[in-house]
Amino acid sequence: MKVLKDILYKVTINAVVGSTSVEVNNIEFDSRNVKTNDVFVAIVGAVANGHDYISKAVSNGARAIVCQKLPDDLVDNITYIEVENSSQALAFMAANYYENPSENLKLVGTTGTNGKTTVSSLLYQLFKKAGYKVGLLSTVKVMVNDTEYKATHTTPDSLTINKYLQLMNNEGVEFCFMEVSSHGIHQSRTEGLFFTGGIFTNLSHDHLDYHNSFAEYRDVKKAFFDDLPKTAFCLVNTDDKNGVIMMQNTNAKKYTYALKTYADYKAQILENQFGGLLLKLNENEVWTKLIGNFNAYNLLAIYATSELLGLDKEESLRYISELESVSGRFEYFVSEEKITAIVDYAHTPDALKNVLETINTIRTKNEELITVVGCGGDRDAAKRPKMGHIASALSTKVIFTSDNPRTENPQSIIDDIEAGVEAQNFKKVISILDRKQAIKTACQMAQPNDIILIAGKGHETYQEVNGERTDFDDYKIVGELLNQLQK
Ligand SMILES: CC(=O)N[C@H]1[C@@H](OP(=O)(O)OP(=O)(O)OC[C@H]2O[C@@H](n3ccc(=O)[nH]c3=O)[C@H](O)[C@@H]2O)O[C@H](CO)[C@@H](O)[C@@H]1O[C@H](C)C(=O)N[C@@H](C)C(=O)N[C@H](CCC(=O)O)C(=O)O
Ligand SMILES: Nc1ncnc2c1ncn2[C@@H]1O[C@H](COP(=O)(O)OP(=O)(O)OP(=O)(O)O)[C@@H](O)[C@H]1O
Ligand SMILES: N[C@H](CCC[C@H](N)C(=O)O)C(=O)O
Ligand SMILES: [Mg+2]
Repeated sequence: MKVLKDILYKVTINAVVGSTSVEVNNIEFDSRNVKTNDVFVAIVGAVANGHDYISKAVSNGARAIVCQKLPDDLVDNITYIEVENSSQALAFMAANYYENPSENLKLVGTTGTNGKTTVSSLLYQLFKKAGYKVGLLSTVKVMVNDTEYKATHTTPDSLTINKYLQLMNNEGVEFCFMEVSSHGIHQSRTEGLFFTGGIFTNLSHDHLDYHNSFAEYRDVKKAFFDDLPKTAFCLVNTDDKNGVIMMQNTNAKKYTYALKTYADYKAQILENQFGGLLLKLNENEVWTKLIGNFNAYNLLAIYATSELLGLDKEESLRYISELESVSGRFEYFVSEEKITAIVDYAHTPDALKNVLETINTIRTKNEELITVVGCGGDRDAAKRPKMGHIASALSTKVIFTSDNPRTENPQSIIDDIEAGVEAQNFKKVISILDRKQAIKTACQMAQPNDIILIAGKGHETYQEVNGERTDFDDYKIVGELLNQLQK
């Protein structure tokens, strides 16, 4: 039990009805989970409005209600707190409730359109290798040092974040690396957290269904850096023109990284092959198992972060050369038939372009590049024709297929993708609605030395149709269809 006023610390309160000295049990933002003596926070959401469920929360036993507008009918013995912004209030309350766990470890957030999972997961790996206890909050999984939990979001809600951070405190975790999504920033999921550092990877087209414009999407990302404390570091990729914008109003100490422009941390690609990358990071050469230009950026960000967090330079370089690729990010094997199968989470135009360009720089002309790709339903539809154009222009053959259609008609998603294919590329393209069938067809088409890229789902182990998830794992399926020889 906690005293209500203690967990309201830092919350901007407009009005109070009832006592704030009452004891409350848990904080809940979904009326369906409210139990006796809980405090219910009513949030105006994208689909529903939590204010419509205040009476339901009270009948389920809520002792206190936090809301942006007091209800007309107030119930005796219930404390009502009217706040400026419920999502923000929830975030501060969550931090207070779990005793500000972000202050007891070094928390580093990574934001950007692509590379958040890669950077956060590689930092987790690197600091583990350096002998620290480490935490990770990512799209793929949550790690409390060695204990794994299932991830539901890229950036979980503020209660869940603080709950995991407290678990990390209990385990003696010293560093935590987390992904900070634009939805997360916009919904105040990361508010009230004490960050030691923030990293910006890049910005390109995504989520323009949720954010009204690219400028709004960019400014939401920027807000994360605006809110960093002056004790923190802010590390941005200045090869991306939005990098400078991210730093404009931050109080944090600014550091830059880049391959093409002048920066505090620089990298040069010396070799780029299927076997890995040979990089020059500042003045040091390092060989890594990771593949592709974009990973040069990710590795440079990791190198810079490890230095900013005080790791020994020589030690970091040694660990960087040992890092393993992240699940579903350019994961590949070569089959007995000498066909290379790559599974990658590229689900944005920019990511797809990067991964295809990387493959094209390391493949020879007489090998086919067969791409299997789709786009998610109930997500930004404007990226579909762009991905259709990129896939067909940069591959020798393309099979468009389904990727989590959710509540949309799978065929109309494919029609949207096909609309971006230019006339000269028509002959390269076929569409197969069933993703397994599409992968099977790619395997049948492939000759020795050809490359198959299966893009969009990466580590995901399901296909979501109409709210129902059935088992589906690109890597497993292609592994069963081809005779996997080596990884
Ligand atoms: C669009 C979106 O981001 N929605 C998130 C949001 O839900 P919402 O505001 O839409 O909720 P809502 O359904 O409108 O309900 C409003 C409020 O009424 C409450 N309610 C509702 C019904 C009821 O009976 N009683 C009740 O109290 C709800 O609990 C909620 O508090 O807040 C919820 C709690 O934090 C999230 O779980 C939910 O994520 C949904 C499931 C989702 O799919 N989000 C994706 C798009 C997302 O967040 N993705 C990003 C990654 C994007 C990237 O790749 O960069 C992520 O960080 O995961
Ligand atoms: N630094 C980068 N720049 C551009 N593309 C990248 C970069 N890093 C990874 N990618 C591409 O983007 C895909 C997604 O990478 P990753 O999962 O690390 O991004 P993310 O930002 O976590 O995505 P999400 O928004 O879904 O959480 C990868 O599979 C790869 O194709
Ligand atoms: N974090 C992204 C993941 C997209 C992955 C893709 N497989 C899809 O389902 O659209 C999103 O929720 O938009
Ligand atoms: Mg991610």
